[in-house]
Amino acid sequence: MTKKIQSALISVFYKDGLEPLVKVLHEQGITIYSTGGTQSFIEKLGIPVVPVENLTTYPSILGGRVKTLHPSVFGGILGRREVETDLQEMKQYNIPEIDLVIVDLYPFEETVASTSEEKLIIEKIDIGGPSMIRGAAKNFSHVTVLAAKSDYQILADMLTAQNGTTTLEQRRAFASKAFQIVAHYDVAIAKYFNPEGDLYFLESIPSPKTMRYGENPHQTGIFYGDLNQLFDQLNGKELSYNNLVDVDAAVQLINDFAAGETGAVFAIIKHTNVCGIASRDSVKAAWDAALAGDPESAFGGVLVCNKPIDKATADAINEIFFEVLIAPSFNEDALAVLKSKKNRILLQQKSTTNRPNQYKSVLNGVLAQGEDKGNYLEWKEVGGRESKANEKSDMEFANIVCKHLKSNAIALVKNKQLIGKGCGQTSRVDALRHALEKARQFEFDLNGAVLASDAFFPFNDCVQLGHAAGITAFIQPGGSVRDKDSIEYCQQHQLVMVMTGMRHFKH
Ligand SMILES: NC(=O)c1ncn([C@@H]2O[C@H](COP(=O)(O)O)[C@@H](O)[C@H]2O)c1NC=O
Repeated sequence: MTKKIQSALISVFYKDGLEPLVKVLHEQGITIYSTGGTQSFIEKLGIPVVPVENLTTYPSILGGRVKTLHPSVFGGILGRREVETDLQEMKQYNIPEIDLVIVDLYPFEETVASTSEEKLIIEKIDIGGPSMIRGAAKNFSHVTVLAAKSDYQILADMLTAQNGTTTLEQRRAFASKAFQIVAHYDVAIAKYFNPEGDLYFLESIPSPKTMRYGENPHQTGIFYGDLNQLFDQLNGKELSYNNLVDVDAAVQLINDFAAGETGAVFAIIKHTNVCGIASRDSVKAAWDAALAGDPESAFGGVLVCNKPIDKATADAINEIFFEVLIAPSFNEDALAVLKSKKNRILLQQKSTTNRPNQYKSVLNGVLAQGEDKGNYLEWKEVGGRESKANEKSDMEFANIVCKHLKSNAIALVKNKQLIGKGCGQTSRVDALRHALEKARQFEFDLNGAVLASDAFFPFNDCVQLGHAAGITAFIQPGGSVRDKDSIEYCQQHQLVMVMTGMRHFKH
């Protein structure tokens, strides 16, 4: 049903962007009602406006907490134009019909982000605004509701093109959006009061991005998030679902090196696992060493570095096919080289702030957990001797790498270079066998290498196998009832063993 708009109630916090729409309303001969600040703004444009107080017969009271909350306003919004008794009551109580409601809510989220003063935050919980939006959206059969500034121009164009009318379909679409806006607003308020969300799963992330497909082409995919807050994309196609999953893994890994590592760290990620990583004095040397760790797996990977990419590194990387490269910055001449392939995704990382919680959908619900923060709780040397300086730094390095591999995971490191890894295995010994096989495949000398395990050793089989291959130091969380089997083995064979007290499963 097409409906000619004859009256509008406008109450907006931010007035910018409103002028062109108000002018169109005026041109269409629409009566405009408005609240204090909005009323002054419209008056300054030289457009006639009726103060909402004329309807309520009350001034704005309680510091603005009550200004539109009145039957004359809500009756005009909610009255069913096709219900005879509603019309009679509206006439009896002198309630004019309101055909269009335009509201921009108090900026609650913005206020929470800018202050911790609870009094100020509470005052930015809009009550009248959401009520008017909900009322108008409920009565979409007759009333048009606008709750997003981004829709001002859309409505202005619509009214101009349609001679001041909206269709039922258009009003329903505006109502649908309005309910989502109010829902988002309420989630933000509820999360402020209960950040842990222990009563309900509360998340509302606007601006969904529909992806070409999900993990596979026959699956749908949507990303709810805003990549622009984290990266500047300097080159390449749109990130795919799988790219995003790997970029997340890459960023989490490199963030863990932010505190301890002074050198350049380069990592290559495949299917969320790191297949090559090294720390060196120069970015180019770190890249060479990361790639050498497993040149076969590197193909098509996601690359991440903690330092700016220079030309020498760009020339070297240019040789291989990769999907994404993430770095804090790129030198001009390096960019010129890397941009030679138009699909290559280059991301300049501008923020390391990810969501504090991690979510996973399981069965008919969602699992939520906090970040896996920190790398070890303690550094307890319990082996046959103390670690040497190079063993210690390699163990620290290996422990972080292992944390970012799918369980069961084993990482073998020598001279701050990953030389073998086993991950996603159903047995820890298999993970180690796989790691040793990889190291041998690329002809690494395992003598003096260190081994990190993401979980404790229930038997001494891993230390035995590692020892036989030449490994001299082991780092693991400890905590097995049979810890002593592995400890005794290390003590008997003058091997280093460090217990961290911190397990890092990744399922
Ligand atoms: N309490 C009320 O009756 C009420 N009615 C409208 N508002 C809000 O007041 C703001 C506009 O106020 P003004 O036009 O005075 O600048 C809008 O953000 C609107 O959502 C209200 N404010 C808060 O609840």
